[in-house]
Amino acid sequence: MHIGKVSLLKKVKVIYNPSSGRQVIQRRIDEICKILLDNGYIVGKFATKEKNDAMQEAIRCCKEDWDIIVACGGDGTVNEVATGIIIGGRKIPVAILAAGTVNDFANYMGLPKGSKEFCDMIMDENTIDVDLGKWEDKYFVNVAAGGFLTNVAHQVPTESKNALGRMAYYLEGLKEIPKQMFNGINVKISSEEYTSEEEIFLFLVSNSSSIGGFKMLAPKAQVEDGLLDCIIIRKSEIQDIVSIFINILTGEHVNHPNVEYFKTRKITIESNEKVQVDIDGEYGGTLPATFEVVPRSFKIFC
Ligand SMILES: Nc1ncnc2c1ncn2[C@@H]1O[C@H](COP(=O)(O)OP(=O)(O)OP(=O)(O)O)[C@@H](O)[C@H]1O
Repeated sequence: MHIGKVSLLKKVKVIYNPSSGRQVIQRRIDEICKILLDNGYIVGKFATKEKNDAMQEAIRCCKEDWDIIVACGGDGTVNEVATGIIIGGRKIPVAILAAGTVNDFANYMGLPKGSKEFCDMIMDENTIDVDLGKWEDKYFVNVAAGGFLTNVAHQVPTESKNALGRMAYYLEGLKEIPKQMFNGINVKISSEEYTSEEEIFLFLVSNSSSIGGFKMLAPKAQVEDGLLDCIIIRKSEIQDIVSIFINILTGEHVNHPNVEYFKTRKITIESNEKVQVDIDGEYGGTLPATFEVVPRSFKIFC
């Protein structure tokens, strides 16, 4: 890991999604702002109201003289802040406070959640430059996915997430299993490392190893290797699918003959069918898609 130092950082903009996770973040944000103010930082707060607010605010931060952004929400909020910083064109370091329902990226990075530990992380000024994934003008910090159950994340209503947290995803997933269990997708996959035309069940193009709350889904993924980890699960008999899904818990699923696992800089996936693509838990569009890595383009505190 290459850890850098940032010096004389003083103006902090806290961008938070008040609807993310189970809406317990307001008090934590107040605590964090107080600690930062007590330590000489200038603090501004911005609450998002709807899609793209976090992105627009991050773009504004790049144009103004903000030194640090605190991104508080789930993977979707972190995604918007990262996208805004890329568009804004100034690599402002970001401190990620996980407050969403799943928070795959923050969990993978092992980022602190307690107010004091979180502020210590900012004041220690250790940062790391991580990769982002890109699809046309869209970016992802964690994962782009299509196929079996990948639509669940963007289908669960905010009210259910607030009431049930992660359980909302499990319930939606259970509802969808019988509908999707036998749906294969015919795709054409093109990359330097793997090319095929086949019927698949699911594809994942990932930056970190943690996807949908499963910590080992892309077991060899590293966020600073300049590569995206691809997992293709072919259409399989039910007993194979069960075996693959059981082994996801340990990362052994990638050794199953119906699973293809490789790293790449760029991959194109096409289909004649209408296949939705999920980007960091939000709806991103439909295939065809070319995903590529933008190495070390996002600076975060760690
Ligand atoms: N005030 C708001 N009320 C409702 N929805 C909002 C608000 N602000 C932002 N959003 C929506 O929430 C999305 C991001 O959600 P986020 O990922 O932060 O939380 P989550 O879905 O609870 O967490 P996770 O992605 O970890 O499951 C944004 O893309 C936007 O569409």
